[in-house]
Amino acid sequence: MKKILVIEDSKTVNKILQQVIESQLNIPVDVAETMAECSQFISDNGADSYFAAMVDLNLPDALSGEAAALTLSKQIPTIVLTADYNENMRSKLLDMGVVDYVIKDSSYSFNYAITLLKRLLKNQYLKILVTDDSKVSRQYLASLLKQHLFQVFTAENGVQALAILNQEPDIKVLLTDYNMPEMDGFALVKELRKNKDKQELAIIGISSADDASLSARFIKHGANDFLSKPFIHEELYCRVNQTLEHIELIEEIQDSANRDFMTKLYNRRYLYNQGAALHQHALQSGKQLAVAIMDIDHFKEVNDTYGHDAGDVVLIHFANMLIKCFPNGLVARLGGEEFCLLLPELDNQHAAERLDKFRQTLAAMPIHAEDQEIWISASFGVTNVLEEQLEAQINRADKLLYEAKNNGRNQVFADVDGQF
Ligand SMILES: Nc1nc2c(ncn2[C@@H]2O[C@H](COP(=O)(O)OP(=O)(O)OP(=O)(O)O)[C@@H](O)[C@H]2O)c(=O)[nH]1
Repeated sequence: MKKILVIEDSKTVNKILQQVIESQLNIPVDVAETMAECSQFISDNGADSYFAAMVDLNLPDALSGEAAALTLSKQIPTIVLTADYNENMRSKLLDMGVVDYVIKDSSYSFNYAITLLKRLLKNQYLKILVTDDSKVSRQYLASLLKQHLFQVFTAENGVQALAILNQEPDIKVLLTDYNMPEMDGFALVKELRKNKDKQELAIIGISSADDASLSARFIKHGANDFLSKPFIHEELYCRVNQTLEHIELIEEIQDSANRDFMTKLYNRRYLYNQGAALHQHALQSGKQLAVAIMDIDHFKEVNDTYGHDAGDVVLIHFANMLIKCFPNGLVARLGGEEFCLLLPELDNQHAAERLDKFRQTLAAMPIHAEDQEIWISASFGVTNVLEEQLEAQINRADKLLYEAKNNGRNQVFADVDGQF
C-alpha cells in the first residue's frame, strides 16, 4: 500500500497529521523533520511508494520551499503546508504544480488537508473528458486535472467527445468549450442529456467568449456548472470538486435510502426495483434466475434468551455471511429475520447446493455476542421458475421456505421438480 510522506519540523503538527491520516484514511505515514530526511526516505523507499506528500514550506535545512520542489520533481503529488500566506507565494506555489496549499492557522486547516487527501484518493478512479478545439487550452486543462490525479481524456469537438463517451461510459465529468467546429458545446450538452442525467455525467461549460449570457445558456441546456476563461487554477479545482462532492452526496443519500440501516444490506424497496430489472433480463434472454428466501430459525428465542442487542448482532452476522458467500448475488433484508437472495444465471440445483453449504457453515459455528456463544440455524426456499413477475417468484420461494420450516427447519427446499 502506498504511503503518505509528511515533511514538517513541528513535532506537534506532524504528530497530529500522522494520527489523523492513519486513523481517518487508514494509510501509513512516514514523517521527515528535515529535507535531508525526506531525501533519505525517497531514496530508501522509492518515490513510487508515496501516494502524496504534505510538505512544510520552511524547514531548518530548506527555507524556501526546496522540499516541495524535491517531491514535485519526483512526481509525488504535493500539498504544501505554510504558516503564512501572500498572493505572490500563492501563485508561485500553484505554478510549481502543487496540488494545493494549506495555511496552518487553525485546527480546521488539518480537516482541510485531510479532505484534500480524500479527494485525491477518489480522483485516481475518476475519469474526466476535456473537450476544446484549442490544443493549448486542452493540454493546459488536462495537465491541471492530472495534477489532481484524475484520469483525463481529451477531444477536439463535440463529435469526438460523443465517440469517447461511447467508449468510456464511466466518464464522470465533461469539461466542454462552447465554440467548436462540427458540434459546439450547446449541441453536445443537448445530445448528451437525452440519456445521461446530471448525476451520471456532470458537465461544466467553459468559454472565453465575452457573452455574459453563455453561462446561463449552458446551464439551461443541461450543464451542471460553468467556468469563464481566463480562470485561475483554484477556480477550476473548486468547480470540479464542488460538482463531484454534490454528486457524491446525492449518491450517498440514494444509497442510504436503498439500504437497511442495521445490516447495511439492500432493503425491500431496492430489491423489488433492481430485482425487477434482473428478472426482466432473465425473461428476455432466456437465462436462469434463482430466487431464495431465508429465515433464521426460532429467532424469537434468540431475542428472549440473549436479549434484543444480541439478536441484532446475530442479524448483522447473518447479513455479513450472506454478502461474503454470495458476492455476485443481490442480497436484501426483507424485514425482521427474513432475507432474500437473487442469483442470476444459476440453475436451481447449483443454487440449492450453494445455499445448503451456507446453511451448514452457519449452523457449524457459534456467533459471539454479549459475551455469549449463540448457535443458530436457518431455513431456505429457492426457485428458478421464472414467473411473469418477480413478486410471484418471490412468493413461490416463500412457500418453499414455509415447507422447509414445517419439515423441521435448518434445511433448503428447492423446486427442481421437487428433487433436491
Ligand atoms: N433483535 C432483533 N429482533 C428482531 C428484529 N426484527 C424482528 N425481530 C424479532 O424477530 C422475531 C421473529 O419471530 P417469529 O416471527 O416468531 O419467528 P421465529 O421465532 O424466528 O420462528 P420461526 O421463523 O418459525 O423459526 C420476533 O421476536 C421479532 O421481535 C430486529 O431488527 N432485531
